[in-house]
Amino acid sequence: MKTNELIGTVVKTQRELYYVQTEDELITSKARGLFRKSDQSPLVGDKVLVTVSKEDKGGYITKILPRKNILKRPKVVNIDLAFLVFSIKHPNLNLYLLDKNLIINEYLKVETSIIFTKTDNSDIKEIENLKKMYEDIGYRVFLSSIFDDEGVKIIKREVKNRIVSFSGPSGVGKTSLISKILGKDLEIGEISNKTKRGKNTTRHTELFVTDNKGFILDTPGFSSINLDIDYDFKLDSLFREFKKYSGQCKYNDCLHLNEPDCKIKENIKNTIYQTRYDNYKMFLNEIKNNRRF
Ligand SMILES: Nc1nc2c(ncn2[C@@H]2O[C@H](COP(=O)(O)OP(=O)(O)OP(=O)(O)O)[C@@H](O)[C@H]2O)c(=O)[nH]1
Ligand SMILES: [Zn+2]
Repeated sequence: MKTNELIGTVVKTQRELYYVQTEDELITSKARGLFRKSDQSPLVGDKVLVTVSKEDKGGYITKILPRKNILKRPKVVNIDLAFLVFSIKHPNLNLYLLDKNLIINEYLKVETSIIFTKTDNSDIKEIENLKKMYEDIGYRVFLSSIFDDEGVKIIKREVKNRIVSFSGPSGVGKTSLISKILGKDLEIGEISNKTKRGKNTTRHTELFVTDNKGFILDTPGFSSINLDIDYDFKLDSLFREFKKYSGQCKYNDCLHLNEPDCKIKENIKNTIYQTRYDNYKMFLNEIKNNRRF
């Protein structure tokens, strides 16, 4: 039997089957016995070596290449860029959720950018202020609207040759934007991974392949998210704009709450935005309350 070894990306898993996208084709593959233990089995996003039988076109995954990162919900690996997608109106912008997701991705060391959607129905001044705010903090910010092909094109460039996730609250326009990037309407069947919370349907995680060799992960909209960060972890290190004051407060272990001579508090409204500081305090409280004894 003639075989051929190729490298590819797992775009979908279904029971014992793995769909591997190689340079030229999608190969339906099985995994060798050595991956049988579930923590070692291939996951969506995995870069794998696949041996293809010339006869039946089926593949066998023989090796999983080292992973760059592992995300829990949905369980995917090797995310090169995470887009946090938020609208300003319909639904209204929730900076608490945006900041929380930014902080979690800093913790997981996942490169993250922001997309503000539905720019057609929002005040331009408000959009510009928000864009400036997050750019000042150190994030790249993209704007999009289903009526703005140029915005979609710029976002599509970011997807090229990378695995990119789109996540954000329900209804902000993730699927609409992804459809634009893919140049096709995503049918309900194709977005079965977007199972609404609380429903009992199986959730499929799937990467969509773009024509510029990128992979897109559409994720179910969220309304809340748990801050799974150790109590001992220095939360302030996850706030990019706080970092430049690192070690400058009077006390080394300053939590930037009521301590005297705190550089963070001194710089609120100067280089530290009030909403970011307020969210910092909320997150600090949440981490304390999550503490396991
Ligand atoms: N005005 C305006 N409406 C939009 C835009 N993008 C999406 N919408 C509308 O917003 C609604 C939600 O869009 P979806 O693309 O389904 O949003 P989603 O983020 O995928 O939502 P979930 O699947 O619940 O996570 C739909 O009615 C869209 O037509 C936009 O750029 N401008
Ligand atoms: Zn301080």
